[in-house]
Amino acid sequence: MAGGTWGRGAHGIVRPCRAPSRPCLPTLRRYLLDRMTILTERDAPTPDGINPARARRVVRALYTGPALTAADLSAPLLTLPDDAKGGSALPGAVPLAGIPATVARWAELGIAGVKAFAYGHDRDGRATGALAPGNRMVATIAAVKDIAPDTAVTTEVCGCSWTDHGQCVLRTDEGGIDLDATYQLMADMAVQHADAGADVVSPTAMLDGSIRVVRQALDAAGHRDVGVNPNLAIHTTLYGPFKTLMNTDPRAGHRRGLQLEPGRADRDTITQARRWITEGADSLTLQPVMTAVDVLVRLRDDQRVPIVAYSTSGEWAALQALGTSGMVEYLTMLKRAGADQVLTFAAEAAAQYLEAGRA
Ligand SMILES: NCc1[nH]cc(CCC(=O)O)c1CC(=O)O
Ligand SMILES: [Zn+2]
Repeated sequence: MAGGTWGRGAHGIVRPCRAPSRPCLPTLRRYLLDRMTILTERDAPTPDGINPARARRVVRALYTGPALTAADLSAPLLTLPDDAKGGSALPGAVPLAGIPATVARWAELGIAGVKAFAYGHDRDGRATGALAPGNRMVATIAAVKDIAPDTAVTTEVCGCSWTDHGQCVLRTDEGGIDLDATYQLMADMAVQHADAGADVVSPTAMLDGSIRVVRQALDAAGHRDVGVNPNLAIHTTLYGPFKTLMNTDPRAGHRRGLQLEPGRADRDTITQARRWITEGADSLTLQPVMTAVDVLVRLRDDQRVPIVAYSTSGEWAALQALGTSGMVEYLTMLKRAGADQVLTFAAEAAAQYLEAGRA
């Protein structure tokens, strides 16, 4: 440091810049920063390798972060046709008759909520079955509330289980999106679900403007206290097992125009989330999460509303190799990354594991 710029001498003494008796401002600033660093961080390993913040069990417990609990978990509930063959490909996929036993087990374990999906019937171009009185979704909501009134019920509001073409939206004769009809379908489904006892409705069609319409319809029907939780659905193959089981894969084409592009999801998810908050969303769901933890963290940074992280069917299939303990580590990571609630097909297995650990 020719000419004496800044820095500490061999014995930790401030070397002056120019005038030997008076250190210049940068010298002093650097010196003070150095001292502060020394006071707040260890800059070398301890000679014995012991970190007192971790060495004793009681101190580890003192400083631990929030642990995953069953109350952090929700389970997808997929109601299948009555004649569905046993041994379903996904946990929580049961015919109507299987709901009481399934949901009672989950409630007993402390699982906080279910997200209800129904295998569509009477599928046609207008999604007639979606609004049929007492349809499979209405029956599902009633069955859950009957056996477990304190289990939060979120319902999917989307056309794809109910249209014969498998698209989430209704179409015009020319094959475009019939916007008004789709808004009306989503609004009517939401009110129907709320009337049946749903606590939250979760539109999945990703149609701009639809969240405002759904919120207004719920308010007008006297359901001010029913939540609207739009999906932020990133295009992925990790919906595969769900789509196969529920027969919701579009017969032609894909959903790309209505889902978030993976390569842009870090930015577009934030834009979409902000729009939906403006339209009246009070919470959000992000799906999938295994391949979008970066998006989850960014969304958490940007938003203060509750965020549900939906670990989708393809994730569940892929993550089987982790075993339950590894799965619990994964779900814990999602909580740490910012999820207020984790929706997972592994909810029951994880809750059992957590309960066994407490005993
Ligand atoms: N809109 C329907 C819907 N709702 C949830 C999923 C995927 C859920 C899962 O994989 O667990 C899908 C599939 C899709 O739209 O492509
Ligand atoms: Zn859909």
